[in-house]
Amino acid sequence: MAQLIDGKAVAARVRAEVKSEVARLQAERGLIPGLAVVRVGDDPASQVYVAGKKKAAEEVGFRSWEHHRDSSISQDELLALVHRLNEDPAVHGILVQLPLPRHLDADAILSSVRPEKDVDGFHPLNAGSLLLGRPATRACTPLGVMRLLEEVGCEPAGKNAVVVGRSNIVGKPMALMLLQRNATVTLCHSKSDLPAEVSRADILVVAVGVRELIKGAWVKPGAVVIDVGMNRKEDGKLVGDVEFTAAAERASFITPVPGGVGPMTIAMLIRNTLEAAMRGVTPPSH
Ligand SMILES: NC(=O)C1=CN([C@@H]2O[C@H](COP(=O)(O)OP(=O)(O)OC[C@H]3O[C@@H](n4cnc5c(N)ncnc54)[C@H](OP(=O)(O)O)[C@@H]3O)[C@@H](O)[C@H]2O)C=CC1
Ligand SMILES: Nc1nc(=O)c2c([nH]1)NC[C@@H]1CN(c3ccc(C(=O)N[C@@H](CCC(=O)O)C(=O)O)cc3)C=[N+]21
Repeated sequence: MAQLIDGKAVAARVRAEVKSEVARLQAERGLIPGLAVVRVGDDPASQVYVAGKKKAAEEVGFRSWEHHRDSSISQDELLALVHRLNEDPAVHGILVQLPLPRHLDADAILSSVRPEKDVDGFHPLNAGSLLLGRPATRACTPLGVMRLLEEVGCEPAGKNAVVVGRSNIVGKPMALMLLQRNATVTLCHSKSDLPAEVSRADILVVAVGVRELIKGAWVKPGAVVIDVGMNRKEDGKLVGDVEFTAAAERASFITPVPGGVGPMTIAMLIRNTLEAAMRGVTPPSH
């Protein structure tokens, strides 16, 4: 029977570390980290996540702002908002909540955030730096997963790590971070033979968004299973992408949903914002 990985508890510890750093920064340098979150439209899930981010930011002593805009906002208006936040010295981190309405060009918006303020790690410069193995802001969800692996003493070097899902925000950066730590990485997607690939995984990270896609019977005995998926059932409860009960019978460690990766994503966002504030911001080039 697997041991549960308590992401909620680890996340609380990360936030507590940040909170004491914030107190020190304020006392020594008079500096208060600031996080600006941009939310467009009325997606109920986004509303919940953004509220969670704001609450965490305030709890650790950051300044935080939520800029909520109607879904009818134009590309130019949204770019102008990001530009204003780019220029605002009180703002050290900017997060544009995804998904954006279809009429907006999300790539162009994410690319318009100053890389130094891109606490999501989604700017091409930060994403590219991960690919090249250079220091840069890393995407929060995979960063949180790496921290959870560390917490349970799971050393990726030499292990078979299988990542299911190849999105730019989770799957791809996850595969790169595991590769950087010398795992042998397989990145799966909708054309992969999942039962065959999953059954070889010593470390399995699943980020698809299909309820209980990964069957417990596919899990290699002793594997560490990280479930990033978040799917809402008809009764309103959240479930992951992994058949939890059956997988827990074979895994050595497994994350629950909720209470696993989700809280870590927010904790890493908070840490990325602290780091952005500590680095400071170079003045605009014009
Ligand atoms: N806990 C957290 O902090 C976070 C949770 N999430 C959750 O993680 C999940 C994934 O999110 P995100 O990465 O944005 O997802 P995307 O929708 O962007 O990508 C989904 C990926 O899953 C693959 N996929 C879809 N169906 C299958 C299938 N049947 N078999 C194998 N692969 C499949 C797709 O493959 P292909 O490329 O071939 O189409 C794609 O690569 C969602 O449930 C989301 O809510 C996301 C971010 C943070
Ligand atoms: N620019 C941007 N950055 C993101 O980081 C980003 C985003 N857009 N869009 C959506 C996804 C999703 N995401 C989550 C954050 C917290 C939880 C979380 O805290 N989950 C709780 C449960 C919350 C609940 O009960 O609904 C848990 O798993 O325990 C989940 C998912 C960040 N995302």
